[in-house]
Amino acid sequence: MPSFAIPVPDAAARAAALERLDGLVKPVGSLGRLEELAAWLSAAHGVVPPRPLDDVRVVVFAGDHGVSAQSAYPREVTAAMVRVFLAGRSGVTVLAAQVGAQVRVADIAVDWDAADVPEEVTAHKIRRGSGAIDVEDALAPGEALAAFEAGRAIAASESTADILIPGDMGIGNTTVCAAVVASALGLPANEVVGTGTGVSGEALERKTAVVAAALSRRPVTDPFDRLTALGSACLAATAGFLVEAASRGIPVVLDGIFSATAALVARDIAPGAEQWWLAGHRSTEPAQAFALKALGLTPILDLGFRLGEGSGAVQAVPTLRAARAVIAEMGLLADLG
Ligand SMILES: O=C(O)c1ccc[n+]([C@@H]2O[C@H](COP(=O)([O-])O)[C@@H](O)[C@H]2O)c1
Ligand SMILES: Cc1cc2nc[nH]c2cc1C
Repeated sequence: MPSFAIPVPDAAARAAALERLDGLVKPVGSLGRLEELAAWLSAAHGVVPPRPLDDVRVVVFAGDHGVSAQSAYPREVTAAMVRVFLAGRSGVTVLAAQVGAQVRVADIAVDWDAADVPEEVTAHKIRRGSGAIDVEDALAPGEALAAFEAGRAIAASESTADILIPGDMGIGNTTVCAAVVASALGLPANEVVGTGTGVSGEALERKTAVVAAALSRRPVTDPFDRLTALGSACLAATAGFLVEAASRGIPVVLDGIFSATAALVARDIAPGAEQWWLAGHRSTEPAQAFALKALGLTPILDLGFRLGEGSGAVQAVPTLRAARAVIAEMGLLADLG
């Protein structure tokens, strides 16, 4: 397994930020979580106040999953949505435009003939779809590492960003995430499986049975083997993206179930990387809650989002900018006289 040197956020800058926050013209602690975020950003940037968060970039990792039948929507939506991202008409592109964030889509494993999309979209393609995890491995030997390296290369190419956001598009990916989180945390299928795009009743029971079958199919030995057995090329690429961002000290805002699951695996590959990640929002998926708890991350927003694509993380960006503005611009109690 590759090893990574993960830098440590600046404890002295954090302490200086906390001291400054206590001295601002407000009762101590009265801006609640915003104060904690201001201190987090100060530690990440190693300076008080932290730098402006002007350059925010979303990378949507798109791919198909062998368990797509467990979704409320057909598999073909994944490919169709790639065109919607490129046309700027997706949920995340519309929300990103509101906060001045850029959106890039990377076809890691979409099951289509992508002949007419720009080369930059497919430059990091690993395969078409991933295996059906209840009956076979998601990935062939070597593919988890190749996808992980693709995600690292993508983060490296976006490394001038002030904030990176991993987005996801993949019909069936909540089934894969449930299996990976259950495997990593030793949980039973029925505790981690959620409604995804909107399955209920017998369909939800079938989805739970698929996750249970995947978990009992074979043991896993390490995080890359977990990605191979139960994950997908997109999940491995997102994990690589998160590790590379952390190794460069670039703050990341995680989104919903997919990026939280990738983060759980990425933390196992590169312990300490989680210090560079914030949880943008709480999704409705139980596996996201389990993963964030295990990572020690508390969501910034709770708006009932379950779209994925990076949408919830993008929606948290104004809150982070507000945290920075408070510590940069508020007056000091000491100046009141
Ligand atoms: O991020 C979330 O919490 C989330 C919850 C439910 C669904 N999604 C999105 O919907 C797709 C996966 O849902 P499903 O039902 O097809 O497994 C995938 O494209 C995700 O981006 C995302
Ligand atoms: C239309 C649609 C858009 C999505 N975006 C992320 N997951 C999605 C699933 C569907 C079905």
